Amino acid sequence: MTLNDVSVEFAKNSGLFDLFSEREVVKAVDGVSIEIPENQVVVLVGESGCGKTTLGKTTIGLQEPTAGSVEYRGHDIWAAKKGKGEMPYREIRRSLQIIHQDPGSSLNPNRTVMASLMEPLRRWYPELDTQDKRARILSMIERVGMSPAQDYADRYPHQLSGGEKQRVALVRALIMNPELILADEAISALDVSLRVEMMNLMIELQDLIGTSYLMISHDLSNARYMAKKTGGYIGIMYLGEIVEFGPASEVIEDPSHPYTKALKWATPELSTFSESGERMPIRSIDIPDAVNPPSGCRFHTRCPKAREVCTQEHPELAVDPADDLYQAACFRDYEDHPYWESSDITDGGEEPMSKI
Ligand SMILES: Nc1ncnc2c1ncn2[C@@H]1O[C@H](COP(=O)(O)OP(=O)(O)OP(=O)(O)O)[C@@H](O)[C@H]1O
Repeated sequence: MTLNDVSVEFAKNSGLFDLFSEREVVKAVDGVSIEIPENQVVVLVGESGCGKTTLGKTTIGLQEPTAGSVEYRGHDIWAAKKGKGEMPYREIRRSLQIIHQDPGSSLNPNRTVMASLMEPLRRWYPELDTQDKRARILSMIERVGMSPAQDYADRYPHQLSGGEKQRVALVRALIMNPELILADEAISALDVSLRVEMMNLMIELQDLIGTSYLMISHDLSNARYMAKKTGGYIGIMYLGEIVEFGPASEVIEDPSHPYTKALKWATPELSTFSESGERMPIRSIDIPDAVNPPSGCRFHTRCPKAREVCTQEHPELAVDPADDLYQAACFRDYEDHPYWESSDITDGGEEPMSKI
């Protein structure tokens, strides 16, 4: 999957005032270009409202970009959806699947697990006979550790635990033989002890099916687990942009962007900051309004390293895995940049931790 300079805007509903004023626009995603290689894992991380879900939905064709293009194997998926491409949209749709945060939402409460899983197979693989479909479903149920499979297949959703429902949601996505699965906070609702189990299962089945995952998480330690174990990538999002992208070893062990450092600091399992006398690597905990994002670098209002130039110029992300290049969208990643001559705007840098 390839995203070329993708932006998604939403008109913000401000009620009665809409009649009298111009509608405000939220740029939920702003100029994102990424590549999700085949059989690979990319995890998007960022604070609430930074655009992770919008970017995820845009990647799998559930949200139309307002600018830029999304390509599946070189085919523009929106051209295909509108019947203008060479590849039938049906094939693209089947190849791009989703697992929601709430597994219950993809299961009909009045149908057994088997009936719920039969439905998509009937729709997308009509050539398979009923016996083949049943066999395929039962073998996948077994594979996700729900045994005896027939017993689970005959159950209704209310007879399953949260973890089991999420496994069924994973089976539902995997039986389609997809190229990419969007896992949007798919493990957040599970008990901590079950999260690692679910991630391990996803990884194991990835090898079996040969699918890619675009995983969305607000938790940097889960992102690290998934990306490190699979040799995948982490993308850090801030106010609609990806500000850092690379393998877990680059992004988590040795972050470049001040925002990634702040996220790491805020993640207890990863934080290497000591309690005493340390200053927190962020100037403000308030997220700016997405309707009127700050000029220049969007993080400059919170960045402890911000200088005058950051308020005026917009830093670009530079990524080229083929060249092992992962430059964050931060002027500090460039040795030779006017940033280094620019004046400090932070009044001495970070806030003391005691002020949080
Ligand atoms: N359908 C919509 N209509 C209007 N605004 C929207 C719509 N969907 C998302 N937004 C806005 O776009 C921005 C990004 O939202 P999005 O849900 O993609 O963020 P997120 O990072 O996934 O957040 P969270 O982690 O809370 O789910 C937010 O400001 C949100 O209010």
